[in-house]
Amino acid sequence: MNKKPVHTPEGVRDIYGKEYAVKLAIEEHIHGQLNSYGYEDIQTPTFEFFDVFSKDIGTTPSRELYKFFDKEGNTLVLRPDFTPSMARCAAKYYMDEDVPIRFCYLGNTFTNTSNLQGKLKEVTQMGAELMGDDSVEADGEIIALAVSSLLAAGLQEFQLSIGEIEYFKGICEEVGLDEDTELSLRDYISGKNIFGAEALLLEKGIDEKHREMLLKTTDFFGSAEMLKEAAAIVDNDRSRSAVERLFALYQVLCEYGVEKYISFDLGMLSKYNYYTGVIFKAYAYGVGDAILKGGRYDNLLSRFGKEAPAVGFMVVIDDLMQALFHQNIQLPEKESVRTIIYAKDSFRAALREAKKLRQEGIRVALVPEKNMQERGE
Ligand SMILES: N[C@@H](Cc1c[nH]c[nH+]1)C(=O)O
Repeated sequence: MNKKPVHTPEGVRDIYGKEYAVKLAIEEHIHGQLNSYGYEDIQTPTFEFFDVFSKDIGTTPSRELYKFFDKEGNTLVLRPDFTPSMARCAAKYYMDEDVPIRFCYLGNTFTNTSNLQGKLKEVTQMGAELMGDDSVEADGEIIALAVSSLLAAGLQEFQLSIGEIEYFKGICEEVGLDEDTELSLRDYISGKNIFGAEALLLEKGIDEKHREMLLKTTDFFGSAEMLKEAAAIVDNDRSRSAVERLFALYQVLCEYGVEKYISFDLGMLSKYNYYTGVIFKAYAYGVGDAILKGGRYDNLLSRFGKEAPAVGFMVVIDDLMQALFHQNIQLPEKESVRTIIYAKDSFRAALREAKKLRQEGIRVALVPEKNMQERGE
């Protein structure tokens, strides 16, 4: 006999009962923060045309996209990442807007990773994007909001690490690396694979001074003090102004009073190619991957026809839940559901009682007596 189809495919899961209640509570807390900073809710479709997530957009690689066709023969993609959709949406509906716009969103993203990686293929993300503001204060607002979102969810121990993609790019330019080598080097460095990075540079015939300069980027992590050292080893304006920007950002973050959660990491790079400036990731004890990611992407909107700088972040709610769980943090749960048991002839009275309690905000479920007897209660 065939087994009944109760299982889900690898990498997706059911969320129910108490766990789902906690998930909803976390979303509510973070959403409260995003709203309090003036971010407006926006909803985009779960699938879009392939072009929104194609290679030159710089998001998830094509092999990790869930692709399918509609009846007209268009290639569609389940969104792997909200940022390109937000950029598309801003370009479409806010084309003539010059004042900054603030969006926030909640939804699931899908990446077709290999089963061996043991990662979830569908996760829930909540995020915020600030578009039309290229200032360091905008970077600061987004990062401060990221910190306060994690705090609002109840997380206490976490670190938000900040990098600047231009620092690395400046050095690559100074050294004269071609684009392909730069991309491979980025992979090695972001994976902290120093041996791999060194082998690549040797193979490309990069001299010792420049090899050291490139590999040294991985040593630059820690407090704001370390930034001075990072500025001292480079000889190009691009990298130097990246460090200056980080200094200025640190001042803004001190104004927000969130500096205790902040550290810097100039070896931090992203697998997404659309970032153009500051990038950041938050890590918490109990979860290997970053629970929150973000950064500045000043050229992405122009791909959709609107010239506008932008910066944003998103939290992976599923990973945040895991961190809260490992840190033994209890979230306030909603009051449990009250049951009113009724016999056939007392249904009217039971319903009246339930209505009254529900109006008072009490959660009530009506249960027929017959079912209780079946359960032996
Ligand atoms: N979409 C990015 C995070 C982000 C939001 N805004 C800017 N960056 C990610 O999935 O990593």
